[in-house]
Formats: sequence, structure tokens, C-alpha cells
Amino acid sequence: MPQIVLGDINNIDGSVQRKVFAFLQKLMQSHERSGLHIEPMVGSADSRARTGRVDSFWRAVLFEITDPDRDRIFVFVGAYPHDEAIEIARTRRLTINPRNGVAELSHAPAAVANPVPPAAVREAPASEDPRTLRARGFTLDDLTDIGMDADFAGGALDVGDEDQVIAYAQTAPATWQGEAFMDLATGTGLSTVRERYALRDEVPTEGTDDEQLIAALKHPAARMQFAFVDDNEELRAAIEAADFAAWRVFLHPEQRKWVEKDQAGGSFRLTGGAGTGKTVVLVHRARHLMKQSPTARVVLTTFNRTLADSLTEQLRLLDPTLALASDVGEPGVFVASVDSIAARLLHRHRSSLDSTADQVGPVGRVLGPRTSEVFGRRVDDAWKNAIAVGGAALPPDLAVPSFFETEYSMVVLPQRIRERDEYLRVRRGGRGVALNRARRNAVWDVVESYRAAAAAAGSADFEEKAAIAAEVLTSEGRSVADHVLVDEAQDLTSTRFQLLRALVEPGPNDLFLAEDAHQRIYGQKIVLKNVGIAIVGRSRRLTLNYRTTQQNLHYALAVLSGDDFVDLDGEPENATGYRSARTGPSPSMIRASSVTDLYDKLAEQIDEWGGGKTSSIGLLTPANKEASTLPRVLGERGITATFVDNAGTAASTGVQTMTMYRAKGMEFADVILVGASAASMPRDYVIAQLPEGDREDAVQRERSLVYVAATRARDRLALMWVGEPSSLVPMPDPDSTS
Ligand SMILES: Nc1ncnc2c1ncn2[C@@H]1O[C@H](COP(=O)(O)OP(=O)(O)OP(=O)(O)O)[C@@H](O)[C@H]1O
Repeated sequence: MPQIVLGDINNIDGSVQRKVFAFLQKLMQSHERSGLHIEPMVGSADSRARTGRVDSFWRAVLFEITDPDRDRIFVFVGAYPHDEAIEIARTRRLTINPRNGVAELSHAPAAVANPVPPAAVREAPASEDPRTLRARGFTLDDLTDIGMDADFAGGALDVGDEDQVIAYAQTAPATWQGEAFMDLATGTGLSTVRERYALRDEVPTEGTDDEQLIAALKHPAARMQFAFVDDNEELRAAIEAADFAAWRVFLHPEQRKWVEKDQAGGSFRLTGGAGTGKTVVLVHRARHLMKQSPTARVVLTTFNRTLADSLTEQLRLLDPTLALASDVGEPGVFVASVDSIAARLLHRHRSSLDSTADQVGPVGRVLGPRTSEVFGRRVDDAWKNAIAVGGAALPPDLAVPSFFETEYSMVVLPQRIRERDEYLRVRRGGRGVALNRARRNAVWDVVESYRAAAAAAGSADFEEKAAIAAEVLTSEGRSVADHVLVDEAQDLTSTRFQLLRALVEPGPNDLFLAEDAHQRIYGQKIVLKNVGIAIVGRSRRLTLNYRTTQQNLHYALAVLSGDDFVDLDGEPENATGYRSARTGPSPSMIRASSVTDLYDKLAEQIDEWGGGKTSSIGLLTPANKEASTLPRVLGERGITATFVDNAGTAASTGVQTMTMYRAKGMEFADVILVGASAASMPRDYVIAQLPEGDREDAVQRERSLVYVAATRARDRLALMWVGEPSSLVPMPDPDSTS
């Protein structure tokens, strides 16, 4: 049976997608089926070129390759109206780049953007624009040495303006060349580019010409443009990918590397800015691991249930046939939040949580002597109550629940402190608030009250449950997973990491963590080695943003500037090299004079953007109250909007309103940050209550929240506020404020 390779499918007209799918489906069964009319071209530039009949009007353009293993391969490069298809099939060639062995679809010469002959290009004077590659010291030979087409490279040397870089990259004769040019233009060095696209000065030499071409199509850089399709489901996914879901098929070589890489050394950390495809890598990796070993126990987990649900959805989209496990420890991919995994483990081991005569049980090891009834939910205001009961000696600056939340989850629980004496001696690494002996004593009084109330109620908080679940697994000496993949790792706390560590034996491909320190909006600053996870030397960063435009990305990065972020290795996180391949309008800055004026302007903006189709617009607010009010006030202005809270899934109609927190992991075509005013962000009233040493981190999390929110937009971004704008919201250009 023939194999299909899809190339350049973005040009498939929506009206003909279904027919193209049917055509390729038949072709996968046999190229000789009646009605397909696979025909060679007389006088074509490439003797492999064929056309095929999609319907009476549309023709597929294909290249036929003989594959000794599979009979033959058809590389599909698009469907066009009859005459256009003939012309394309005559003039295009499927070639192997002689420098690096990457398969490329050569366009007709006229399509190549730069008319300057290489000799003249070589001698051109240094450009006056310091941003161009030429001004930065690159030569034509540098670019052609890595395999760039000489004409394209000639033009590439003299483009400096960012918008033009993106536009010029789109004229590249091969996808990898456009991406490599963008990398160089945004400061990446030649050697990194070589490594990133596996450009090794090697061309396939073994076998027939056709076999060499097959090897060239499988080169990681070629697979940004050509996708091997194995079955109907993949075919359908790929054809649909022509719209929004290219991620299912065309991975960037860097993404593919981390999807497929055998992490023999153990735990691995993938970092990358918002929208660089970390989740995409995780979802593909889950499938890859299952393909490698169909009975593997893969856990795919993240911070909360909303995000876990979205991971399940993406897994299903990627591969509806993938085996999903219904419980942790079973073969297949098990997707759930870390807290839900903890709850399952506690229920499963409910009879072994207690201490026995000669051994302290998991609950005792975390909380000290108490009943092992821990299944109840912690009451609201538990720390507030504990402060009221046990806080008589507490200095006023520490009498804040959020101080205790942090102290408890960063110091007390991870180090399994059960007694006052232990707490008086413990090292409180990473905590900004200093505590002398008297203050520690006062803090411990409150911890004792907190624990006593929970023991009486038979409850435990999520942090405690994670710690107890970790103890359960550790004491049994039994792991329940072969591979654990974690998304949004920056938002997990120490005890949750301890649980993840306990889920899987240390060893090859054990833990794979995706994180972005800039998006930490819940978690604390954690250093992985302190929770038993050794990563050193096994961290990599993705830099190409697939989601947002260059303009929105710049804006979001400006939100972060001036603050110092630290990653899970305890190293400074930087945002250099982040780039986007798309351009769009600059973010709009909209000031309102009153709340009513804000609602009016909001409605105007939605009308202007939506044109009747509004479900791809997200309105993100700092707090629940504002998000839940918006549907009503917009309804009064004739706009349908739905409030999406933590319990609900995304609404299918109308504008979606939600908090910036809820929007984490999501994306919209257009986003409006509503309420970006000084009065709402940062939340001074919350921060002022914190002890001095905890304030800086709290402000950083608010900054990260704005970054998260601003990076949810694929195309257009607007910020609106009443009165003064928030200090977390940069004002790029005062003239653009309306
Ligand atoms: N190779 C790809 N081709 C096309 N689109 C891609 C590719 N990789 C990622 N994307 C798209 O980019 C967007 C962001 O991807 P993803 O959600 O995986 O990024 P992320 O790094 O996890 O983002 P965040 O940290 O903001 O949640 C998605 O719309 C995804 O489909």
C-alpha cells in the first residue's frame, strides 16, 4: 500500500478539504483505484511529478517515489484548480539540498524573492541598518554554507526591520530556511542554528535516488514541511490541521527532538516562554512513549483540573486511538491534576495510612500522631481560625493566613516537621521572612492549632495530602508509573513535587517537566534538587512562539522587564531570543473615564473586532467579581457574553469572560485585559497585609499574571482601565492611548 507524505497543505481550499481527504484515503489503499487518475506530466521539471483527480475541477499535485519497503510513496503538495495544478506539477521539483540533505520543494524561479545575483550580493557595502545580518558581520557564504538558497540568502543579508524579517522569512524556498533566517535575525548564532535544524553537512548517499529522497524527507528540518502519514486518523488530523491544528503534524525540529529524545540520564526540564509549544511537546511525547511501549504507564499531569481536562482534549485530538488509562498505575496515559492523583492514592491505600505498633505510618510521618482520617476537605479560613485560636503570641506582621500558607508548604511540610523542636532548628531556605526563636515559637503555636483542628475534623489540605501520598509510595517502595510528564511545573509546590518524584523510579525517561518561570502565578520559588529531583545539565529552552504575534510578544515581555525571575534549577530565567513568526497590530491602550465609559468602550471594541463572531474573544479580568459582572453589562449593550468559572468548561457562544487565572493555558484570537487599572493591579490591599519579606514575591506573581493574560492572544490585544493604568502595564507609546 502506498504511503502518503503531506507537504505544504496550508493552501488546501476549505471547500475541497473533504474531497481531498477522500482522494488521499483512496490513494493510501491503492494508486491504481479507478477515478484517481494519477498521471505523469509530459516535460515536467521533475520526472516524479504527477497530478491526480480530486473532482472535475480540482487536481492534486503529487510526487511519486518508489520505496522498497512500502511499494511507493506519494508526496502530496496541494490541490489546485485544474490548469494551475498542471502548471505547478510541471515546474516544481522535489530535491535534496546538496549542502545538508534536507528535502525541499523547489519553487518556480520567479517565486524566489530576491533578484540580486550572488556576486553583486557578496560585494555589497555594509548596510547602514545595524540590525541586518550583513551589518552584524554575516556573509553570503555563512548562509549558503548551512544550505540556504543563494538568492534567498542574498536578500536575507539586508533585511533589518522586524516586520520585514517576518515577511521575508515567509518567502523562503523551504520552511526550515525561513525559520533559520528568523533565528539568525533575532540574534541566534550560526552554530546554534546548525544544531537546532540538524544541519550537518551530510547528504544521503546510500541506496537509489528514491531511497535518498526518502531519507531527505525524514530529516528533522524537512519534517517541518513534510509529514509522513500512517493511517486514516493521522490523515484526517493532518488535513484538518490545514486550519488551526498544525501542531498535530508539523513539529519544529526542536520540539520533535524533545518529543523523541531518549532521556537516558533521567529527569529533564523543558522551559520556554508562553506559546512556545511546551504543552504540544508533552502531548506528543506521551503518544511517542506509548508507541514505543504500548503497555507503558504514562502519567500526564499538571496544576489543576481545568488544565488537565485540556490536556485530555489535546491528546484526543492528536490521536483518538491512544489508550487512556482510567486510573494511575494502569497501562496507558493517565491524565489528571497532581491533587487528583494524590486523592486517588490515598483512597487506594486508605487501610495502610495508620501507624502500627512498630512503624509510624504515612500520616504520622507527615503530621505527627493523629487519626489517619484525612479525607475531609480543609475548611475555609482554616489558617485564619488557627491564628485566632493559637496566635496570642504572634507579632501582628505574621498574623496573616497567606504567610502561614507559604511557611507551611515551603518549610514545614516538605521537611516533615512534626515537633516544635524540629521547627525551632529547621533551615528555612528560600524564605524572605526571617524568624528568630520567639517568632518561631509563636508560629508553631498556630501550626499546632491548625493541625489540631484538622485532626478533629478528619481533614487535610491539598499540600498535606500530596505529602502523605508521597509517603505512601515511598514506604511501599513501589512506583506507579514508568514515565511522568508535567505541564505548568512552575506552579507546583514542594510536596507536589515530592509526590511526582515518588510516582516513578529514578531512571531513564522518568520525569519530564515543562515550565515557564515567568508564568508562576501560584507556586513558590522552588529548587528541584531540594525536593529530590536532579536535573542539572538536562534543561533546554524553546524560543519560537507559535501563538502570539511579534507585537503582542514584545508587549508581554515588556511586562516582565525590570524584575528578576528564577527557574526551577534556581538559575536566573531570561527571555532573550523569544520570537514570533507572525505580525499583527500593536496592542491597543484604552483609557476610560468611568466604569460606564469602560463598559461602553469595551462594547465598541468587541463590535469592531467581532463583526458578529465573538466566541474567539476573551475578556480577562484581575478578579472573579469583575468577570462575572461583564455578561450582564455587555448584554445591556447588545453583546452576548458568558462567564467561565473554574467549574465550567469554555462556553461555545459569545464573548468569554474569566479571570486572568482561569485563562492560564488557554488561548483566544483576541484578548482584552479589562480592569488594568492602578486600583486593581497589583492588589495593594492584599500585598500590604503580607510580612515585608513576602511582598516582593507577591508582586512578582501579579506581574506574571499580566504576562500570562497578555500572552493568551493569538492576534489582537487590548488593555482597558479606568483612571490611572496599573504600574504592571507598560505604556509603549503614549500616542496610541485613546
Ligand atoms: N509545531 C507547531 N506548529 C503549529 N502550531 C504550533 C506548534 N507548536 C505549538 N503550536 C501552537 O502554539 C500554541 C501554543 O502552544 P502550547 O500551548 O503548546 O504552548 P505552551 O508553551 O504550552 O504555552 P503556555 O505556556 O502559554 O501555556 C498552540 O496554539 C499550539 O497549537
